[in-house]
Formats: sequence, C-alpha cells, structure tokens
Amino acid sequence: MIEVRDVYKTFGENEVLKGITAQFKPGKNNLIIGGSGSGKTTLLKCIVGLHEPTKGQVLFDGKDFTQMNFEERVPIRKEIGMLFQNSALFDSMTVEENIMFPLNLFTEQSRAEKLERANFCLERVNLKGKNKLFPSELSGGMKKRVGIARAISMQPKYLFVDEPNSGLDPKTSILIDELIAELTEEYQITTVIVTHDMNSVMGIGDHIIFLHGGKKWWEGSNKEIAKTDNKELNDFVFASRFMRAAKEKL
Ligand SMILES: Nc1ncnc2c1ncn2[C@@H]1O[C@H](COP(=O)(O)OP(=O)(O)OP(=O)(O)O)[C@@H](O)[C@H]1O
Repeated sequence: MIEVRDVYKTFGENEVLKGITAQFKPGKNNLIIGGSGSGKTTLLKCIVGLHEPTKGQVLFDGKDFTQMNFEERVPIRKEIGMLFQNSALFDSMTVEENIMFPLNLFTEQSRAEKLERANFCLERVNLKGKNKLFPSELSGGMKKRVGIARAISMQPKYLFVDEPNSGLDPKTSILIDELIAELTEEYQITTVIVTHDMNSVMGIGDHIIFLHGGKKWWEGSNKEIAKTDNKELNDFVFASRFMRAAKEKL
C-alpha cells in the first residue's frame, strides 16, 4: 500500500498541492483525475520521488520514502514500474533490449535469464515474437504494450502510469486499460494512474481521487462517481452533453 500524508508542493509562489492525503491499495486501479493544471502529474512525481514534496510524507508499505536518501531509496525504486505518457522507449534499442533495460540496470541475471523474462513479458502483453522490431516500426498501441512489458519486467509491487491512453484510439485505449487492470489484479500491484479519460474512469476506476484547487476534492469508486452530487466533480466528469445524457440513463 502507498500512503500520501498531507503532501504540499509549491513551485515559487504557486502552491500546487495543498495537503493531499490518500491511500492506494494493492490489487486496485487507483486513479488520479482532475482538470488541466490541477496537480495530477505533480502528485505522481512527488510519490515516485521525481519531485520532493514541500511538506508531508509518502510511505511505501509503511516506509517513509520522503525521509530516505538516494541510497536508501534504491530497494524501493527496484519495486517500481513506470509507464510514461509517450511510452518513452529507447528508439535505438529493439523491443527486446528495451524490456531488458531495467534488468540490465538492476539485476545480476545472466543474459539467458533476462531474455527469458523479456519473452515472458512480451507474451503477457500479446507481442510474442516482436523482439527484434524497433520502436519506429510499432503502432502507438504496440509501443504502450512494450512500455507495459518493460514496466512489469522487474515484477513491480508498485506501478505508476501517466495518461495511458494519450494518442490512442478509443478501442486500443480500452485494451490498454484492460491489460493494466488485469496485471494489477493478477500480481496484486498497487497501481496509480493519472488520467483524463472518462472511459478509464468508468471502466477501471476501482478507487478514484479527484483533485481540485490543490486539494483532494472527492474520493470514491467508479460506481459512486455516477451518483455523486459534488458539483465540481460533476462539472468535470459530465462536461459533455453526451456524458450528461449517459448519466441520466444510469
Ligand atoms: N517543474 C515545475 N516547475 C514549476 N511549475 C510547475 C512544474 N511542474 C508543474 N508545475 C505547475 O504545477 C501546476 C500543475 O501541473 P501538473 O502538470 O501537475 O498538472 P496536471 O493536473 O497534471 O495537468 P495536465 O492535465 O494538463 O497534464 C501547473 O500550474 C504547472 O505549471
């Protein structure tokens, strides 16, 4: 479980996060939603240590990450998988090399062991046999799947995903969401996803926090979101006429 306790983050005069407290449980798709500029990515970066919170704590299974130095953080970093918005694959490396990259960095495994793990991960994301392709030869959806295979290569306890559906068509987006949700449940990963995508919110939102004005404005599940009378959340989720009409039918 990941716990965020009273986290503040300020950039100059701009107080982006104003005391966020939340718990993210294993085996759940934990979603962070909110308007543009509400601080979703900033919160994600504070959790993984890419930003230091101005105040507050982040605990990984009870261990206070914010109090640790670089060396002390290494064992937790090894348990973290990340999937970035643009998949962030290395263009000069093949699919197989991309997936083996964290294993090369963090393990003493032999090449054969690493290859076996890469093949397992590739098969798990339905890309068996695509080892020797380069990122430029892949579609956006395939790149995401390679990104997921790389993110799970180290068998992470924690998985962080920033906008998994950006640049994907609706059908591919759903397949990617389903894949993340399946892996989360299968390996009981604590998954935290930043998303704008209302299909994701409704489809896989086991636990959702809604950021507004630098605060956690609302928290609940996808079932609860449909019935909420929280004005700001309703304005955000049901912004389009289509979504409002859909809500009335729920
Ligand atoms: N490194 C930084 N330095 C200064 N300000 C920053 C930095 N990172 C983010 N901010 C500011 O923090 C605020 C929140 O940004 P953030 O990227 O977290 O929002 P977001 O909710 O993820 O937005 P979006 O949905 O548009 O990606 C913005 O006003 C942004 O300008």
